[in-house]
Amino acid sequence: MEENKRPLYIPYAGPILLETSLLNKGSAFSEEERTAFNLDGLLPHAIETIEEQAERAYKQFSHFSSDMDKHVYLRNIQDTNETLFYRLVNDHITEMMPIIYTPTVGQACEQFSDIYRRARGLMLSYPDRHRIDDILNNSTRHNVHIIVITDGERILGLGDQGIGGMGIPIGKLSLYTSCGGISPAYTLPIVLDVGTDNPLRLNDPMYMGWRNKRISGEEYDQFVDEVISAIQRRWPNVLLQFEDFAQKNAMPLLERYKDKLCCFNDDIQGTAAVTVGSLLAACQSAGTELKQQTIAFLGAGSAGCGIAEAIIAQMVSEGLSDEEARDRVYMVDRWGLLQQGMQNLLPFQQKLVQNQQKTQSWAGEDGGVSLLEVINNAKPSVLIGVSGAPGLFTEEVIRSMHQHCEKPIVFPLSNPTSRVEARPEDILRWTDGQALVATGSPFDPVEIDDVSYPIAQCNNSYIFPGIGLGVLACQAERITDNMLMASSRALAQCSPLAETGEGALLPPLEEIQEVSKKIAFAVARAAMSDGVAKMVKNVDLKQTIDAHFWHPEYRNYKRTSF
Ligand SMILES: O=C([O-])CC(=O)C(=O)O
Ligand SMILES: [Mg+2]
Repeated sequence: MEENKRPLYIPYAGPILLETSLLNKGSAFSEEERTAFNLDGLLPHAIETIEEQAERAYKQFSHFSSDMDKHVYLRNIQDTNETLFYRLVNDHITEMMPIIYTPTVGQACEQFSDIYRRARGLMLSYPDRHRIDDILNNSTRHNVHIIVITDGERILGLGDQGIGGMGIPIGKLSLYTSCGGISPAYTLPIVLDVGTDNPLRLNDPMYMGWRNKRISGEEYDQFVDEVISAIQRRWPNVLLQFEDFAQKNAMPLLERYKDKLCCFNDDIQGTAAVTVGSLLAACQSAGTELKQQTIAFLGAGSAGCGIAEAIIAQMVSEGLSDEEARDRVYMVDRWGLLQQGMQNLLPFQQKLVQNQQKTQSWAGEDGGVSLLEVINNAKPSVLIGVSGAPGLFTEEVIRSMHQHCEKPIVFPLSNPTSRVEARPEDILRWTDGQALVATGSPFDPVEIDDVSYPIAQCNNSYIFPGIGLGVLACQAERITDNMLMASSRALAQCSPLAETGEGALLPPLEEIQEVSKKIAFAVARAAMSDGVAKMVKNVDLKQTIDAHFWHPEYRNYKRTSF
């Protein structure tokens, strides 16, 4: 806060200052500033406060009826006046998060070229591969601490969106700022434009990306390598978040870079951390432990397997052996239950197969074991959906689960809303209100017989802003498994249901900044005990986190001498 009160010395004036989104204050420039920065006559007479500006902006926002129009409107404010944008979003976080983030951001990626207005972030296209250093040098942000990078190949559950994938890094970084207090000046979204295999994009005359099939194999690996080396040269201490890469690349990229730089994959590790945190809260509220649960997954991709491994690690920390923990986790994908001897499993899937001796009598006529057969035989107490395929938690699946388990925990996590495995109201109806439901996209509370059931949004947005804040506060050089586990436990401690026995499984979004600070604290402590933090031990960590937390308030400007 103190930081915010000091004047800022800036070298721009006139229209350029009004066009610089990080510095623009619009009608809030004071009389002295208008004179000092040659703004007289460029702005309406009235000098407004940020509250007055936010009131007008909210009225304009409210006049739009479609979520896409609202998204375009907010993005425009973000591109012209970032301070006002974050003030507005922070004041209306529950209403606006679904507009700047999931689910609307999915549509914004699909329609990226139709709604395009202004440049934001960096677009690194394959034909420019020999000029990556120059391009990074063109960034309008110089002091970058957090980058979210995607190649647009697996955008939420919507598949390949090519350059349109840029909507995701922009949206994620908006949450780093509004939920995690990271100054927008420190953030940079990057899209790797390596072509697209989506015919809808390739054949769209409006498409703004490199109109080419995706590159792959060695060409792709080499390109990513060149980009990451250039990022390391330009910003050696940056936190790099991999986002929405296709399965074939997500895990290999993480494996390749996790010990070389400060990075994580949000879809694998962020989703895992929020899911484990939510499960810990659910167990705590029921007076049990995670190690007592039996868990079935629909979706055995890198996200599902990432969550499964984090659950296993937690069960082991609660006292199970690795083998006992793995025995309790059932991974089902489109070919059925992952079992020993199955062909074509990826390395991370092989570690999660079930023993065939146990499961051979469960098999259906085709020899495979379906989700329903897993439900009826393994009798799971937890069901997690990360399949990207809507509707697969059928009435029969949920009712069968409920037959074996009085209070099932059901998390249909696929995003956006159109991809959800089952709608919360259906799950609650099929289980007579007994299920504990959390989803990846936001859902309104479900009303059944005058009882209101809040639906927690088990989305990585509860985790990554706090991780970023913690990493910056303690100057972490790596992201370790202990840091991720610490984030899950810190989140569970913020659960109203776990702490009080009633209310929602996860805290309301209005409290997300406080939640992020608690997560940041736990993450930084874990980084320090793992020896990956540069911060010296006797510095007050809470104070450092508070000092790093950026608030959307205008600062006083003074002119530098040129
Ligand atoms: O962005 C979200 O809402 C969650 C996420 O990372 C994904 O689905 O890829
Ligand atoms: Mg993602």
